[in-house]
This record gives sequence, C-alpha cells and structure tokens, in this order.
Amino acid sequence: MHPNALLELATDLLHKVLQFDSPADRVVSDFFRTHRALGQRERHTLAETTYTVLRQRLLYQHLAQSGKGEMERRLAVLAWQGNEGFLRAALSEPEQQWLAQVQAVDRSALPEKLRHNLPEWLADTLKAQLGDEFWPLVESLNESAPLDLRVNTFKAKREDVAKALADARIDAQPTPYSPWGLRVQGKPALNKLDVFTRGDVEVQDEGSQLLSLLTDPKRGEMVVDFCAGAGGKTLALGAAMRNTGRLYAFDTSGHRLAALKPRLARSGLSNVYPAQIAHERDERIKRLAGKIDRVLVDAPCSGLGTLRRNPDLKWRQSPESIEELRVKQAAILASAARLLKPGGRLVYATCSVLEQENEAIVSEFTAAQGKAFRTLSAAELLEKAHVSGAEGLVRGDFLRLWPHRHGTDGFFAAAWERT
Ligand SMILES: C[S@@+](CC[C@H](N)C(=O)[O-])C[C@H]1O[C@@H](n2cnc3c(N)ncnc32)[C@H](O)[C@@H]1O
Repeated sequence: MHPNALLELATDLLHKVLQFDSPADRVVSDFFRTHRALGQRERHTLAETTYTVLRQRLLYQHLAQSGKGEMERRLAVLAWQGNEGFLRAALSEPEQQWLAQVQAVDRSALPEKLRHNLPEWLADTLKAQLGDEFWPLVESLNESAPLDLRVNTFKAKREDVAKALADARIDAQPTPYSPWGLRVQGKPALNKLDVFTRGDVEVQDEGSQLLSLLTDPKRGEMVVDFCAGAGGKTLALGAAMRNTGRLYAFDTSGHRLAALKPRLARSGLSNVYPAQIAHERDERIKRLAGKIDRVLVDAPCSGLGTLRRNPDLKWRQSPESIEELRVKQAAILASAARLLKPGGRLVYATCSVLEQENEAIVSEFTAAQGKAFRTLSAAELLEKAHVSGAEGLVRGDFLRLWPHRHGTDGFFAAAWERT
C-alpha cells in the first residue's frame, strides 16, 4: 500500500475512534472488517497508532495545534507506530518540517496534564488515592499489557502446556502469583495451536485468575458466577470444581453469554449452566436464594483498571457514569448476597481502581448487612489457594492489584462468609 494511503486510513480510523460513541476495540475491529485487504503489519500500525493517541491524547492534541491540515492526520503522524521511513514517504515537505520541529519539544517541561494524559477528575482521584505512586501508575498505563494464559487445570498441567508452547517456539513463564498462569513473551498468534483448540489454555490476565482463586469453589458445590459475561472466570471456576457440582453463569446480556458457548465446548466442562437473567432480582435468583455455596459478583464497572488495554475508557467514563455504576453495583451485590447459604462465600470484584466502586460499595454493604456477613481476609484465602506472595496483593482485608505494582490489570476484590 502507498504510504499516504495508509496514513489516510489511520486518519479515518482516528476520526471514528475519537467520537467515543463505542469502545475503541470494537471500532478498530469493525474498521478492519470493512478493509479486508489490509495485511498483518498494516493492521498492527493502524491499531497501535490509534492506541498511542488514546493513551496520550492530551499531549498529542497539544502538539498538533501548531500544524496545518486535518487534526486527525496530524495526530496519526505524531503517534505513528509503523516504519519511520514509510511515514516520511507519506509526508509533504512542510509536514516533515513541522514534525521535526514538534519532535524537538522537551516533553518533560510540559504542564502536568500533558504528561499524565488523564482527565482532571480522574487524575485528582488517583493522586488522592495513590500519593507518590501516582506517577509510577501513569507510566505503567503507557505500557502494553502482557499476554497471560490460564491453564485449564481440569485438562492439563502448567508444565506440560509450557513445554508444548516451547516446542512451538513460544516462551511462556509461570506467572508470579497465580498457580494456573503462564506469561507469554511477545504477542504470538495462539488460536491455531493445539493447546488452545483442545481447551488446555484460555487467554486471561493474571489478575482475573486471582479473583477465581479467591472464590475457591470446591468439588460438588453449588456456585453462581453472577455477572459471567463471556465466561472468563466461569471457566476457571468450573475447572477448579473439577467439573463436578453445579455452576450457574448468569448475565443480563445474552450476547455475552453466547460468546461463552464455544469456550465452554473447548474447556470440556459440563457442570456449567449459562442463563440470561432480566435483572438482578430475576425470578431465577429468587428460587436459588439460600442454596448457594459460593457466589462471585464480577460487577459491571468503569474498567479503569484496564487502561493499558482500553485507554479509551479514561475518555469515555466520567464522574456521572461512575455514580450510575455505583447504584448498579450496590443493587447487584445486595441481590447476589441473598443466594448464599450459611457458611457460604461471597466475593465482590471489579476491574476498577477507584475507591468509589470498591471499598465504598463494600463498606455500605457490610454496614447494611450487620452480622449476616463476616468479612474474610483476602490474603488468608489466597494463601490457602496456593497463591504466592499473597500478602503483597492486599490492602487490609481486600485484594488490590495495580499494573505498576503487580504487572496485572487493576483489580479489587472483597470476600465475606455468610454467617
Ligand atoms: C465485568 S463484566 C463480567 C466479565 C466476566 N465475568 C469475565 O470474566 O469475562 C460485568 C458483566 O455484568 C453484566 N451485568 C450488567 N448488569 C447485570 C445485572 N444486573 N445482573 C447480572 N449481570 C449484569 C454485564 O453484561 C457484563 O457482562
């Protein structure tokens, strides 16, 4: 493809993504579907350039002010993640001069917001929560997330999967905390490998694996994954139950549950019962009240712990959207709690780093429940589940994962026992 044609496509894609009316990953994959002729390298350049703009949007918008022509083209030029010579071949003489001038700007001397690239409300909240760790977090958010796999322990052993991957020339090392995880170097294509097609592994961030380990369901138990979505955690829970007992995978989205079906088929699990519910007070939930041993609430949240993968979320969320989510989170947690039998375990989790969606929801729930639920120590539960270094993963009683500290996405989880 002619260099300028690729730059034009990057401009067009940025136009679409920066409207922020749907998630960036969906816009990018729709774009690729309508441009089928694009090769692997071209797709990589377009996607990475887009994500670089999303990560550092304030900086690039500031730098782009000085140029001429379409704003999105200038953003694409500044954030270009493809071959440099190729980019130069696409640029006019004045554009090349402008680029050289902008590249000479000392970025470390720019105002703070152009260095953290966060909306003000989010920067203020994170600074208040993190203090000195704010800047290490900001830096970690500009890195791309590693590729983690979860070994399906119902079917395979971690060492055997690592060996099969090594035979395919893929370097995969055990994850530092999860006993089920492998961290893969680079971003190799995995979906044609035998270990993947026969269900020995699933792609899953180590942080997500730790949430299932915290839930720790046992053989023969009755378990509910209340917000199962496409079933990432359902599959981990089902394998931990050794394909025994009954695991209900609930979600209000039929579309997401449909994505669980092929994964379930690969996994070899037959103890999973997916069911679409109308809302958290659905009749089905009422019928199971008091009968369940373990409930995982992987609540809908802002996703602000996943900014390495989804940098658009910082521009798509707002204090108002967080407030709306909080209402939903509290309602789902209260309803899910009714499912538990005495002695049963409840886990509330999010992939948000905000206290409003985490500790605040948990303390409101604990206060409302009185003595009906006893808070459990996440560190103790994780240790029992053979997680290494569990003490370093918690704040007080709660699991608190951060990209800059743990190399995982940002996650939170609290656990209780029904008394
Ligand atoms: C964080 S995602 C779940 C991700 C999933 N557990 C996984 O591991 O792949 C939250 C899910 O909650 C679902 N949801 C939203 N409102 C709900 C409700 N009232 N009851 C149950 N699920 C709900 C959403 O459809 C979404 O799939």
